[in-house]
Amino acid sequence: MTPTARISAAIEVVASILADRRPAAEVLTEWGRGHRFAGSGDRAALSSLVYDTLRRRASSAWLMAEETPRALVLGMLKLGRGLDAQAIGQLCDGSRFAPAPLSDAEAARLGNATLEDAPAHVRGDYPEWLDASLAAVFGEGRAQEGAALADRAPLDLRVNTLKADVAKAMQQLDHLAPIHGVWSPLALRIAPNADGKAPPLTSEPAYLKGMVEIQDEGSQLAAILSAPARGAQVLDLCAGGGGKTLALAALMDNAGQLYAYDDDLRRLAPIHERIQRAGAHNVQVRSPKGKGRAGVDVLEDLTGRMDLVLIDAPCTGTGTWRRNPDAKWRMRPGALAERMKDQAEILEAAERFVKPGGRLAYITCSLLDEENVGQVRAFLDRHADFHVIPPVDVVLALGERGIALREAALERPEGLLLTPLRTGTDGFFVSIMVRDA
Ligand SMILES: C[S@@+](CC[C@H](N)C(=O)[O-])C[C@H]1O[C@@H](n2cnc3c(N)ncnc32)[C@H](O)[C@@H]1O
Repeated sequence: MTPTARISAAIEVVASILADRRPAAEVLTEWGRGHRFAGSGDRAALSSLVYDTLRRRASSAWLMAEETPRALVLGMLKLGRGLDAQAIGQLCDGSRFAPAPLSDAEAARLGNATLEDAPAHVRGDYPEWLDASLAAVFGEGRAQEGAALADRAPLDLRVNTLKADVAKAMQQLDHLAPIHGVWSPLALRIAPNADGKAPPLTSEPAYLKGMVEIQDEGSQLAAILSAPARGAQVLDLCAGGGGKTLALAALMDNAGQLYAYDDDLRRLAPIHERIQRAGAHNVQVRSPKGKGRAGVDVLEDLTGRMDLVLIDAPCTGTGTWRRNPDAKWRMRPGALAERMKDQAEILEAAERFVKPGGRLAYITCSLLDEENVGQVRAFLDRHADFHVIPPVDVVLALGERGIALREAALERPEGLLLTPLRTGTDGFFVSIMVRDA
């Protein structure tokens, strides 16, 4: 496919995503099936055009003064790809398979329009209904935070110290030119290619041997800041596919006991194979029986015994919009309300496991106070025997780098918020509470 044909295809795919409110991945797969002649390079280029358009949907619409699929793609070519009106005009030459030539109005917008007077939700490319919530957290900085969330994300790896050290993992992956993470001593970072695509890491021998895991540096930091001690009793209550579980097991150096639970059996399923690959021997998976919370209490014997309970709470995922650019436009206020209810319930369910003097780590990949400091405050109001460990002490788990992390992150009395703009990671909130001894 020519570059111009790819742009026509991107306009067609964006139209289908917006008209039918369908996930981008689904529409792109369907397009691939219907266009067998398109090679993998074409499909990668198309998917990056489409995702980049979704990243900058609001700002592109503002720039072009209309929200048609064509306007969104053209606006993105300027805002996301840095092409000028002339270069975009050359791509829209009206030839076979190319988009129609630019109208005078389009050429004028591409030449002269700016985002200077645009409201924050447009400059930050996020849904307008979230503006008040983001203003409460970031104030005037919300547009800049949103813009950083609209950028592409790198591929982050965590070196699994149960199988390798950083130097060895680096050496095994040197053909992918990994660089060290900024904060986590175990993080390696691989830049995406020009199409924003990461290399097929899961086929790499280093991955197959369990030497590295795919995990955003922010998620790695959340595990480190939870500071699971070697030999401790730890419950990972929302373990999902086991991203945090595996990081905790390695931090505990395979000593002590780590219990992994999730009330969704399907989400938990991949954890078994991942534990094997990682060589983690201190993990006991507790699968829900019956219907999750309402079924058999498979955690009963852990009551009052845990040194650390980690809640990686279900949340809106606003901190992961870089990886999920269409999710931000599909998110609805009802989803936020639902997640807040889940979070309060999980916090209530978790406290019974924390032994006197034990800790409760509350983590989300959300940026919103409603899901973060709001939940922590409400929990502390309900449970006078818990208090927050101040972030200044929490970051000690990271050694010297902790001081810089605290400066970079958004610090609240209840916890630390990492964001793409501040820490170059996905957005993560980490709060550590302790139960009176
Ligand atoms: C953010 S995800 C966890 C991701 C995982 N910890 C990781 O690092 O890969 C949140 C998880 O919470 C689970 N969950 C939701 N409600 C729950 C509940 N009441 N009890 C336990 N797990 C729950 C969901 O099934 C989901 O897997």
